[in-house]
Amino acid sequence: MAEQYGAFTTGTGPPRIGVRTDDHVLDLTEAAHAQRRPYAHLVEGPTLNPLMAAGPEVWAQVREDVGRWEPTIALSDVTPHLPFEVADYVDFYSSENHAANVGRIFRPGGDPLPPNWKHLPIGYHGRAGTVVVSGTDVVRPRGQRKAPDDPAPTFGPTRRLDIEAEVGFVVGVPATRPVPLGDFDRHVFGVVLLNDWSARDIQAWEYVPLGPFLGKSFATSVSAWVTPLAALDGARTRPPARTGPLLPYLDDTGTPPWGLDLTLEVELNGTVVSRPPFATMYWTPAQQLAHLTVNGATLRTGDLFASGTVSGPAKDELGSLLELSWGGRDEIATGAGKRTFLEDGDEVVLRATATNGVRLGEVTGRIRPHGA
Ligand SMILES: O=C(O)/C=C/C(=O)CC(=O)CC(=O)O
Ligand SMILES: [Ca+2]
Ligand SMILES: [Mg+2]
Repeated sequence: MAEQYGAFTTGTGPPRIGVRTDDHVLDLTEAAHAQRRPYAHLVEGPTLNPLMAAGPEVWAQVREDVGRWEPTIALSDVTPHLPFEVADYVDFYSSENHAANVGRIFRPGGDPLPPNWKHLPIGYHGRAGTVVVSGTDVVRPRGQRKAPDDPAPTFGPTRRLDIEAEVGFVVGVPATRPVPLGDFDRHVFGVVLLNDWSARDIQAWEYVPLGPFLGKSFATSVSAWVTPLAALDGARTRPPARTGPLLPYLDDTGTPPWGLDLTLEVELNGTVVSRPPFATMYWTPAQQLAHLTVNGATLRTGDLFASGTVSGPAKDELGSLLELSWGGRDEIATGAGKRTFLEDGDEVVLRATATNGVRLGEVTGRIRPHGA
C-alpha cells in the first residue's frame, strides 16, 4: 500500500499530520521536527493545506523521507479529521454511462446525453462547507419533494436518499492562469474517494434550470486519507476513444494520458453491490482542471473537484442506487435486507484499488434520521 496523508488526533489538542501505511500511522508533525527537516513548518497541522501548497518538489522530498520512517501508531488508536480545508468544491459529470442512465431516468423520451456533453466536461459548483470526513453520520435531509404526478410539492424527509461513488482531486498549488493539460500534476496534490450524497426527490423537483442545489448540498463525504497523485503514476491509462474532435485546450491526444485504472467498490450494509470502473470515465481529471480554469477563474489551495458518479456499462458497475434500482423499480439485496434507496441506519463504504496495487482511503457514512 502506498502512503496516504491525513490529519489526526490521539487525545486532546489540535490535529497533527499523519502518514498512513496499511494499519499504522506515522506522526509526521513529530518526525519532521525531530529530524529537523526543512519542510517541518509545513506539517504542523491542523490540515494538509500548507504542505499541499508547497508543490511537487517538496511533496517528493516528504515521500522519500516517510518511506524510511517507521509508522508506530495503530490506525485504530487515531481519530481522523477532515484532512484539508476545502476552498471551493466542484462536481463534474464525466461518466458517459452515468450521464446517459440519469438522462433516461430523469428525462425519458429525450436524448440521454445533452448536446454539449461530448464537447466539455459538465459540472456544477457544490457546497464546500458541508464536505465532511469519512465516518461522519449523514442526517437525512428534508425539503420539497414532488413526483411528476403529484399535484403540488410536499415538505418532509427525503424518500429517495442516494449515494454517488466518485473520485475527488485535491488542489495543492494555486493558479492565476488557466492550467494546461500538461500542468495537471504541478497543481494537484492527491486523490480521495468521495460520496456525493443525493436526495433524488428533492433534486428532481428543484434542478430545472440551474442544476443540483439542496438535493446535494447537505453533505459530501471524503476519505480521511489522501493518496498522493504520484502514487498513481503506474495506474495511468488512456481514456475511452473520443467520438469527435475536441477544442485544443481539451485535446489530450498528444499528451501522456490522465485516465486512471481504478476499480471502485460500493458496499451497502456489508454487501458489495457494485464495482464501478474508473477507467471508463470519458473526461480525465486533467481535462476537468483545464476546463475549470480556462475562463480565467483562479485556483486556491484546498479546491476540491470530483469526477462525477463513476458508472461502468454493466449492471453491477453502477455508482448510484438511482441506477442500480433503475429509478426505484428494482430492489437491491444488502446485508440488512432489500433496498431501492437508503433507509435510516444504513451504512455505505466506498473503496478503490488501482491496477498498480495502490488502494485509496475508504469513505464511510451512516444515515441518521432527522432529529435523532
Ligand atoms: O442528470 C442530471 O440531471 C443530474 C445528475 C446528477 O445527479 C449528477 C451529478 O451529481 C454529477 C455526477 O455525479 O455525475
Ligand atoms: Ca455527483
Ligand atoms: Mg454532495
